[in-house]
Amino acid sequence: MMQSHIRQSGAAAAAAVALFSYCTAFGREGKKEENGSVGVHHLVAAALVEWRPPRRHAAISSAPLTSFYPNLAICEPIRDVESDNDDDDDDNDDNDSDVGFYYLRMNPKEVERTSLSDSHAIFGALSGTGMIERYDIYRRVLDDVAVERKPRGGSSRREVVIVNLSVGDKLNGHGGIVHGGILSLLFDEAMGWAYECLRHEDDWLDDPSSPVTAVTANLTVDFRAPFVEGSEGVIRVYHDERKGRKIYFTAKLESKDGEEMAKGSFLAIRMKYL
Ligand SMILES: CCCCCCCCCCCCCCCC(=O)SCCNC(=O)CCNC(=O)[C@H](O)C(C)(C)COP(=O)(O)OP(=O)(O)OC[C@H]1O[C@@H](n2cnc3c(N)ncnc32)[C@H](O)[C@@H]1OP(=O)(O)O
Repeated sequence: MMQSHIRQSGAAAAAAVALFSYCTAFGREGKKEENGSVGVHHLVAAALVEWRPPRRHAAISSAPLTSFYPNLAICEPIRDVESDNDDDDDDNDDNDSDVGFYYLRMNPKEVERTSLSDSHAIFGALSGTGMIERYDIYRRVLDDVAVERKPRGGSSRREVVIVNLSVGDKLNGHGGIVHGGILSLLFDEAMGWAYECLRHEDDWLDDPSSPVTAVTANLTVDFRAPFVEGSEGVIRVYHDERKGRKIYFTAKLESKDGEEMAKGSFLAIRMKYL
Protein backbone atom coordinates (compact mmCIF):
# COMPACT_ATOMS: atom_id res chain seq x y z
CA MET A 1 0.00 0.00 0.00
CA MET A 2 2.57 2.48 1.10
CA GLN A 3 5.39 0.91 -0.65
CA SER A 4 7.19 2.64 -3.42
CA HIS A 5 8.79 0.66 -6.13
CA ILE A 6 12.30 0.80 -7.31
CA ARG A 7 12.38 0.23 -10.98
CA GLN A 8 14.27 -2.90 -11.76
CA SER A 9 15.21 -2.01 -15.27
CA GLY A 10 17.88 0.61 -15.40
CA ALA A 11 17.42 1.67 -11.86
CA ALA A 12 18.83 -1.19 -9.85
CA ALA A 13 22.23 0.40 -9.81
CA ALA A 14 20.74 3.70 -8.82
CA ALA A 15 18.86 1.97 -6.07
CA ALA A 16 22.03 0.41 -4.80
CA VAL A 17 23.85 3.69 -4.90
CA ALA A 18 21.00 5.36 -3.12
CA LEU A 19 20.92 2.59 -0.59
CA PHE A 20 24.62 2.72 -0.02
CA SER A 21 24.80 6.47 0.09
CA TYR A 22 21.97 6.59 2.47
CA CYS A 23 23.34 3.95 4.78
CA THR A 24 26.74 5.55 4.86
CA ALA A 25 25.42 9.04 5.23
CA PHE A 26 24.64 8.34 8.83
CA GLY A 27 26.83 7.30 11.65
CA ARG A 28 26.88 3.81 13.04
CA GLU A 29 24.90 5.03 16.00
CA GLY A 30 21.96 5.69 13.75
CA LYS A 31 21.71 9.40 14.25
CA LYS A 32 19.62 11.05 11.65
CA GLU A 33 20.81 14.27 10.17
CA GLU A 34 18.77 17.30 10.86
CA ASN A 35 16.26 17.90 8.14
CA GLY A 36 17.05 14.54 6.61
CA SER A 37 14.96 13.99 3.55
CA VAL A 38 14.04 10.37 3.99
CA GLY A 39 11.04 8.59 5.34
CA VAL A 40 8.19 10.59 6.68
CA HIS A 41 5.76 7.76 7.26
CA HIS A 42 6.32 4.68 9.23
CA LEU A 43 4.58 1.52 10.18
CA VAL A 44 5.83 -0.18 13.26
CA ALA A 45 5.62 -3.92 13.38
CA ALA A 46 3.17 -4.73 16.07
CA ALA A 47 5.21 -7.62 17.32
CA LEU A 48 8.40 -5.61 17.58
CA VAL A 49 9.46 -5.67 21.18
CA GLU A 50 13.14 -5.60 21.82
CA TRP A 51 14.96 -4.24 18.85
CA ARG A 52 14.26 -1.55 16.37
CA PRO A 53 16.56 -0.77 13.51
CA PRO A 54 17.69 2.80 13.20
CA ARG A 55 15.45 4.92 11.07
CA ARG A 56 18.12 5.28 8.48
CA HIS A 57 17.66 1.65 7.59
CA ALA A 58 13.93 1.67 7.83
CA ALA A 59 13.85 4.32 5.19
CA ILE A 60 15.21 1.96 2.61
CA SER A 61 13.36 -1.08 3.77
CA SER A 62 9.75 -0.43 3.16
CA ALA A 63 7.75 -3.56 3.56
CA PRO A 64 4.30 -4.83 3.95
CA LEU A 65 4.93 -7.11 6.87
CA THR A 66 4.55 -10.72 6.00
CA SER A 67 4.71 -13.99 7.80
CA PHE A 68 8.40 -13.99 7.08
CA TYR A 69 9.89 -13.03 10.43
CA PRO A 70 7.13 -10.54 11.05
CA ASN A 71 8.93 -8.58 13.70
CA LEU A 72 12.00 -7.72 11.77
CA ALA A 73 11.59 -4.20 10.71
CA ILE A 74 10.09 -0.83 11.10
CA CYS A 75 8.69 -0.02 7.74
CA GLU A 76 8.71 3.21 5.92
CA PRO A 77 8.34 4.04 2.28
CA ILE A 78 11.61 3.67 0.50
CA ARG A 79 13.23 6.68 -0.99
CA ASP A 80 11.91 7.38 -4.42
CA VAL A 81 14.98 6.66 -6.48
CA GLU A 82 13.11 7.29 -9.68
CA SER A 83 13.49 10.95 -9.03
CA ASP A 84 17.24 10.41 -9.25
CA ASN A 85 16.77 8.81 -12.60
CA ASP A 86 15.05 11.40 -14.62
CA ASP A 87 16.53 10.04 -17.80
CA ASP A 88 14.02 7.24 -17.65
CA ASP A 89 11.04 7.98 -19.80
CA ASP A 90 7.94 6.44 -18.32
CA ASP A 91 6.09 6.56 -21.60
CA ASN A 92 8.70 4.46 -23.30
CA ASP A 93 9.03 1.83 -20.65
CA ASP A 94 8.11 -1.63 -21.69
CA ASN A 95 6.23 -3.82 -19.30
CA ASP A 96 9.29 -5.47 -17.86
CA SER A 97 10.56 -2.21 -16.47
CA ASP A 98 7.50 -2.02 -14.26
CA VAL A 99 8.74 -4.92 -12.20
CA GLY A 100 9.70 -3.61 -8.83
CA PHE A 101 11.31 -4.54 -5.60
CA TYR A 102 12.41 -3.14 -2.31
CA TYR A 103 14.81 -4.13 0.42
CA LEU A 104 13.83 -5.31 3.85
CA ARG A 105 16.43 -5.22 6.56
CA MET A 106 16.95 -8.49 8.39
CA ASN A 107 17.61 -8.65 12.08
CA PRO A 108 20.34 -11.08 13.15
CA LYS A 109 19.23 -10.82 16.75
CA GLU A 110 16.02 -12.56 15.85
CA VAL A 111 17.85 -15.62 14.66
CA GLU A 112 19.20 -18.16 17.07
CA ARG A 113 22.39 -18.78 15.21
CA THR A 114 23.39 -15.20 14.76
CA SER A 115 22.08 -14.03 18.10
CA LEU A 116 24.74 -16.14 19.75
CA SER A 117 26.90 -13.07 19.82
CA ASP A 118 29.69 -14.59 21.87
CA SER A 119 30.30 -17.36 19.42
CA HIS A 120 29.26 -15.97 16.09
CA ALA A 121 32.19 -14.80 14.00
CA ILE A 122 30.62 -11.80 12.35
CA PHE A 123 28.15 -10.65 14.95
CA GLY A 124 30.35 -11.62 17.88
CA ALA A 125 34.11 -11.95 18.05
CA LEU A 126 34.93 -10.05 14.88
CA SER A 127 32.38 -7.35 15.36
CA GLY A 128 33.50 -3.98 16.56
CA THR A 129 35.69 -0.99 15.95
CA GLY A 130 38.53 -1.78 13.60
CA MET A 131 37.01 -5.10 12.67
CA ILE A 132 33.66 -5.77 11.05
CA GLU A 133 32.09 -2.47 11.85
CA ARG A 134 28.91 -2.93 9.88
CA TYR A 135 27.19 -5.96 8.42
CA ASP A 136 23.65 -4.97 7.64
CA ILE A 137 21.67 -7.53 5.72
CA TYR A 138 18.78 -6.73 3.44
CA ARG A 139 16.44 -9.16 1.83
CA ARG A 140 15.32 -8.15 -1.62
CA VAL A 141 11.56 -8.35 -1.81
CA LEU A 142 9.62 -8.39 -5.04
CA ASP A 143 6.49 -6.36 -5.29
CA ASP A 144 3.20 -7.97 -6.22
CA VAL A 145 3.64 -7.55 -9.94
CA ALA A 146 7.12 -8.98 -9.84
CA VAL A 147 5.98 -11.96 -7.81
CA GLU A 148 3.42 -12.77 -10.45
CA ARG A 149 6.05 -12.63 -13.13
CA LYS A 150 8.73 -14.45 -11.21
CA PRO A 151 9.83 -17.57 -13.04
CA ARG A 152 9.02 -20.72 -11.15
CA GLY A 153 11.39 -23.61 -10.67
CA GLY A 154 14.99 -23.98 -9.69
CA SER A 155 16.96 -22.06 -12.24
CA SER A 156 15.92 -18.44 -12.05
CA ARG A 157 18.88 -16.22 -11.36
CA ARG A 158 18.00 -13.30 -9.21
CA GLU A 159 19.42 -11.10 -6.50
CA VAL A 160 18.23 -12.33 -3.12
CA VAL A 161 20.20 -10.46 -0.50
CA ILE A 162 22.49 -7.49 -0.24
CA VAL A 163 24.79 -6.70 2.64
CA ASN A 164 25.94 -3.23 3.46
CA LEU A 165 29.25 -3.60 5.24
CA SER A 166 32.25 -1.82 6.59
CA VAL A 167 35.59 -3.32 7.60
CA GLY A 168 38.10 -1.53 9.82
CA ASP A 169 41.88 -1.70 10.10
CA LYS A 170 42.40 -4.73 12.31
CA LEU A 171 41.57 -7.54 9.91
CA ASN A 172 44.31 -7.18 7.35
CA GLY A 173 46.53 -9.67 5.60
CA HIS A 174 48.98 -7.36 3.96
CA GLY A 175 49.37 -3.90 5.39
CA GLY A 176 46.32 -1.84 4.69
CA ILE A 177 44.49 -4.60 2.80
CA VAL A 178 41.69 -6.60 4.32
CA HIS A 179 42.54 -10.29 4.59
CA GLY A 180 41.05 -12.43 1.85
CA GLY A 181 39.86 -14.92 4.42
CA ILE A 182 37.82 -12.21 6.02
CA LEU A 183 36.21 -11.37 2.71
CA SER A 184 35.46 -15.05 2.22
CA LEU A 185 33.79 -15.09 5.59
CA LEU A 186 31.68 -12.09 4.67
CA PHE A 187 30.66 -13.80 1.44
CA ASP A 188 29.85 -17.05 3.18
CA GLU A 189 27.57 -15.42 5.68
CA ALA A 190 25.78 -13.44 3.01
CA MET A 191 25.10 -16.63 1.12
CA GLY A 192 23.74 -18.21 4.26
CA TRP A 193 21.23 -15.42 4.62
CA ALA A 194 20.28 -15.71 1.00
CA TYR A 195 19.53 -19.36 1.54
CA GLU A 196 17.47 -18.58 4.60
CA CYS A 197 15.48 -16.01 2.69
CA LEU A 198 14.80 -18.37 -0.17
CA ARG A 199 13.70 -21.24 1.94
CA HIS A 200 10.97 -19.16 3.49
CA GLU A 201 9.38 -18.47 0.17
CA ASP A 202 6.21 -20.48 -0.19
CA ASP A 203 6.95 -21.93 -3.55
CA TRP A 204 10.64 -22.44 -3.25
CA LEU A 205 11.32 -25.67 -1.44
CA ASP A 206 10.28 -28.67 -3.45
CA ASP A 207 9.94 -30.69 -0.29
CA PRO A 208 9.31 -28.42 2.71
CA SER A 209 8.97 -31.37 5.03
CA SER A 210 12.56 -32.50 4.57
CA PRO A 211 15.43 -31.02 6.61
CA VAL A 212 16.15 -27.42 5.76
CA THR A 213 19.43 -26.71 7.49
CA ALA A 214 22.10 -26.03 4.91
CA VAL A 215 25.85 -25.78 5.10
CA THR A 216 28.41 -24.44 2.73
CA ALA A 217 29.90 -27.33 0.81
CA ASN A 218 31.96 -25.27 -1.56
CA LEU A 219 33.06 -21.64 -1.62
CA THR A 220 35.21 -20.03 -4.28
CA VAL A 221 36.31 -16.41 -4.18
CA ASP A 222 38.09 -14.37 -6.83
CA PHE A 223 39.79 -11.29 -5.46
CA ARG A 224 39.70 -8.62 -8.13
CA ALA A 225 41.05 -5.58 -6.34
CA PRO A 226 42.43 -4.89 -2.88
CA PHE A 227 39.74 -4.09 -0.40
CA VAL A 228 41.57 -1.59 1.72
CA GLU A 229 41.14 -1.22 5.43
CA GLY A 230 38.42 1.15 6.49
CA SER A 231 36.40 0.42 3.36
CA GLU A 232 32.69 0.22 2.95
CA GLY A 233 31.07 -2.03 0.43
CA VAL A 234 28.04 -3.96 -0.67
CA ILE A 235 27.78 -7.70 -1.21
CA ARG A 236 25.11 -8.83 -3.63
CA VAL A 237 24.06 -12.45 -3.54
CA TYR A 238 22.35 -14.09 -6.48
CA HIS A 239 20.58 -17.39 -6.50
CA ASP A 240 21.54 -19.26 -9.62
CA GLU A 241 20.19 -22.74 -9.48
CA ARG A 242 18.81 -25.50 -7.32
CA LYS A 243 19.29 -29.18 -7.93
CA GLY A 244 17.66 -31.21 -5.22
CA ARG A 245 19.55 -30.54 -2.01
CA LYS A 246 22.16 -28.47 -3.81
CA ILE A 247 21.65 -24.73 -4.02
CA TYR A 248 24.00 -22.61 -6.08
CA PHE A 249 24.73 -18.96 -5.47
CA THR A 250 27.07 -16.34 -6.83
CA ALA A 251 27.95 -13.06 -5.22
CA LYS A 252 30.03 -9.98 -5.69
CA LEU A 253 31.53 -7.40 -3.43
CA GLU A 254 31.27 -3.88 -4.72
CA SER A 255 33.19 -0.94 -3.40
CA LYS A 256 31.47 2.23 -2.36
CA ASP A 257 32.09 3.46 -5.90
CA GLY A 258 30.55 0.41 -7.49
CA GLU A 259 33.81 -1.27 -8.48
CA GLU A 260 33.82 -5.05 -8.32
CA MET A 261 36.35 -5.96 -5.62
CA ALA A 262 35.68 -9.67 -5.39
CA LYS A 263 33.23 -12.24 -6.57
CA GLY A 264 32.31 -15.61 -5.21
CA SER A 265 30.46 -18.76 -6.02
CA PHE A 266 28.90 -21.05 -3.49
CA LEU A 267 27.32 -24.39 -3.17
CA ALA A 268 25.07 -24.87 -0.20
CA ILE A 269 23.76 -28.33 0.55
CA ARG A 270 20.73 -29.09 2.61
CA MET A 271 21.74 -31.60 5.22
CA LYS A 272 20.16 -35.01 5.35
CA TYR A 273 19.23 -35.09 8.97
CA LEU A 274 18.94 -31.54 10.36
C1 LIG B 1 16.22 -14.35 7.84
C2 LIG B 1 16.86 -15.50 8.35
C3 LIG B 1 18.32 -15.42 8.39
C4 LIG B 1 18.93 -16.63 8.90
C5 LIG B 1 20.37 -16.42 9.07
C6 LIG B 1 20.98 -17.69 9.33
C7 LIG B 1 21.35 -18.39 8.05
C8 LIG B 1 21.81 -19.77 8.26
C9 LIG B 1 22.09 -20.49 6.98
C10 LIG B 1 23.16 -21.45 7.10
C11 LIG B 1 24.35 -20.93 6.34
C12 LIG B 1 25.30 -20.46 7.29
C13 LIG B 1 26.41 -19.68 6.58
C14 LIG B 1 27.69 -20.20 7.13
C15 LIG B 1 27.97 -21.43 6.41
C16 LIG B 1 29.05 -22.31 7.07
O1 LIG B 1 30.01 -21.72 7.43
S1 LIG B 1 28.67 -23.87 7.25
C17 LIG B 1 30.20 -24.49 7.92
C18 LIG B 1 31.12 -24.97 6.85
N1 LIG B 1 30.60 -26.09 6.14
C19 LIG B 1 30.55 -27.32 6.70
O2 LIG B 1 30.90 -27.53 7.82
C20 LIG B 1 30.02 -28.42 5.83
C21 LIG B 1 30.77 -29.72 6.07
N2 LIG B 1 30.38 -30.71 5.07
C22 LIG B 1 29.30 -31.52 5.28
O3 LIG B 1 28.67 -31.49 6.32
C23 LIG B 1 28.93 -32.46 4.17
O4 LIG B 1 30.04 -32.68 3.34
C24 LIG B 1 27.76 -31.93 3.30
C25 LIG B 1 28.10 -30.58 2.69
C26 LIG B 1 26.49 -31.79 4.18
C27 LIG B 1 27.49 -32.89 2.15
O5 LIG B 1 27.32 -34.15 2.73
P1 LIG B 1 26.18 -35.13 2.17
O6 LIG B 1 24.85 -34.54 2.40
O7 LIG B 1 26.44 -36.46 2.75
O8 LIG B 1 26.52 -35.07 0.63
P2 LIG B 1 26.39 -36.24 -0.42
O9 LIG B 1 25.09 -36.98 -0.20
O10 LIG B 1 27.64 -37.01 -0.43
O11 LIG B 1 26.34 -35.40 -1.75
C28 LIG B 1 25.17 -34.74 -2.15
C29 LIG B 1 25.46 -34.00 -3.43
O12 LIG B 1 26.32 -32.91 -3.15
C30 LIG B 1 27.54 -33.00 -3.88
N3 LIG B 1 28.61 -32.51 -3.03
C31 LIG B 1 28.84 -32.82 -1.76
N4 LIG B 1 29.89 -32.10 -1.29
C32 LIG B 1 30.29 -31.31 -2.29
C33 LIG B 1 31.33 -30.35 -2.44
N5 LIG B 1 32.13 -30.02 -1.44
N6 LIG B 1 31.46 -29.74 -3.61
C34 LIG B 1 30.64 -30.00 -4.63
N7 LIG B 1 29.63 -30.92 -4.57
C35 LIG B 1 29.48 -31.55 -3.41
C36 LIG B 1 27.66 -34.47 -4.18
O13 LIG B 1 28.46 -34.69 -5.33
C37 LIG B 1 26.23 -34.88 -4.41
O14 LIG B 1 25.84 -34.45 -5.69
P3 LIG B 1 24.70 -35.31 -6.53
O15 LIG B 1 25.28 -36.67 -6.67
O16 LIG B 1 23.46 -35.31 -5.69
O17 LIG B 1 24.57 -34.56 -7.81
